Amino acid sequence: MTAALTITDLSVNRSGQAIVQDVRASVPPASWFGVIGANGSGKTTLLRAIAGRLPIVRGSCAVFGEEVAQDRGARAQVIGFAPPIEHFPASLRLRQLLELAGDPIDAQHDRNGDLWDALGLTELLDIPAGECSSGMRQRAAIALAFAKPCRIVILDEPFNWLDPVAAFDIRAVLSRLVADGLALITALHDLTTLCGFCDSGIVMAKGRVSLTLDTDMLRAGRNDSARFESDLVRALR
Ligand SMILES: Nc1ncnc2c1ncn2[C@@H]1O[C@H](COP(=O)(O)OP(=O)(O)OP(=O)(O)O)[C@@H](O)[C@H]1O
Repeated sequence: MTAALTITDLSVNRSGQAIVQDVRASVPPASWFGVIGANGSGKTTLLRAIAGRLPIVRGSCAVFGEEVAQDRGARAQVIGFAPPIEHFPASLRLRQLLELAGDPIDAQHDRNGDLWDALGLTELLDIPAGECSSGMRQRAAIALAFAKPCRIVILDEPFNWLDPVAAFDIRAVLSRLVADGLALITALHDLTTLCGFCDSGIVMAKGRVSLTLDTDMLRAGRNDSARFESDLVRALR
């Protein structure tokens, strides 16, 4: 089966400095891929580069077999991405942000009904972004990643700022979308989601992959979470 995403020896610079180096990973369709790592280890930089928001300086990036490492526009076109909530234009209502990012609002609602319900999005649509709480903006950011139909979606720490009920419901919907074929890539700081929901992943340290997590390791983590946590914390130090 062709992977949804394959990155090989991928490197990304910020301000001329090497921030992400030689990362390799492969994400099959219908799977949830977790990226975990210390603060400042390069997770956001890696995800933004894959999503076409930053250039890739070296290495390969193939989306369903098509090489797009040197085509940021192509990556941004085919990969859904949740924008950072601190960059939302304050005066725009969430409805306007969603329409700027993708399909007409009714089409988005029809396509993403379960997700919108879990996000409680309908009640938020007419609120200007500048008047939203962080959690409300985070809900909109997740919806923005699904504003157009994409078979690969990247969410950077999607459960930050969400209340426990919203996080529970949204995780369940995301898991169903993955079962239906979505390749979902998320940066995470929470090990419960990592071993409870992800099929594979990587641990990053100082811009590099320090550990590759396969399905067996994550399944074992579900059965013995204390041991998984101590092994992972060792890899993260
Ligand atoms: N615009 C920039 N110019 C230079 N360095 C940057 C820039 N943005 C980020 N960095 C540096 O890149 C490194 C990786 O940052 P990044 O945001 O990718 O980390 P992260 O793993 O997502 O961290 P966190 O868990 O805190 O969100 C950090 O050392 C950071 O200071």
